[in-house]
Amino acid sequence: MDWPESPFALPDHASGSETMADAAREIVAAGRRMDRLGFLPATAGNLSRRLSSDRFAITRSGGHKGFLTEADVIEVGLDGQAVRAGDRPSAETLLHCQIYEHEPEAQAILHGHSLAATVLSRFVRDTIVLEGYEVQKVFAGQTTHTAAIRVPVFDNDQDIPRLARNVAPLLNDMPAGYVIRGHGVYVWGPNMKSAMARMEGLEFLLACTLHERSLAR
Ligand SMILES: CSC[C@@H](O)[C@@H](O)C(=O)COP(=O)(O)O
Ligand SMILES: [Zn+2]
Repeated sequence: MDWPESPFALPDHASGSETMADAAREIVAAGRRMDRLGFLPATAGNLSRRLSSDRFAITRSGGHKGFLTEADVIEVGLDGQAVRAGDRPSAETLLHCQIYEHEPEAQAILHGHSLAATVLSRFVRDTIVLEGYEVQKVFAGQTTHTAAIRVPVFDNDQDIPRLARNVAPLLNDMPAGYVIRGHGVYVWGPNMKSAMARMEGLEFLLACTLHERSLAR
C-alpha cells in the first residue's frame, strides 16, 4: 500500500481493534511518507500502531524506515516484549509503551529525526514555544494562531527507561507531542492519519521557528 495522494484520504480506523496486517500496511505507508518529507535519515525513527488494549505493532530495530515491508513490523505487548521469540523491536519501544499506557486514545505513534527538531532543540532549555502560526490549529483543541503551544524538550539519553521517567510527569500536557534534544520528535493520534497530521504540523512549525531564529541573528 502506498500513502494516498492525501493522508486525509486514509480510512479512519479509530478503534483499538486493528488487525496486524492493516497495522503493518499503515506503518509501511507512513514510513514512506515520513521518509519523503525528510524525517527518517539513515536508520532513524520508529512507528507503531495499537492493535488492542495490550498489544501494538511496531517497527523492528534498525533498517531504513522509508523502505519498510510488512515483515519489518512486529507485534509487542505493552511491556515492550516481542510476542514472537527472536523478534527485536525498536530500541525505543518503551517510549511507545508509555504513550499507549498513558493515553488510551492513542492509536498510532510516530517518531522522526528531522533537521529542524534536531537542531532547534539544541538551542533551547526545556521548552519550544510555537506561537503566531495558523498551522497550530492542526493540534486538537487549538482554535487560533495567537495561542502559545508549549512543546517540552527532554535531554537525550541512551538509557530509555530513564528517558521515559523524565517524560512521565509532563505527559498530561502535550498538545503537540514532545522533542528529545538533538534527536527528534514523538507524536501520536487517535488514528494513523491524525498522528501524521500532527507530525507534519509540528515539523512545519519547528522548521518555521528555526528559520525565524536564523533570520533574527
Ligand atoms: C540512526 S540511530 C537512531 C536510533 O538510535 C534511534 O534513535 C531511532 O530512532 C531508531 O532506532 P530503532 O531501534 O531502529 O527504532
Ligand atoms: Zn530516534
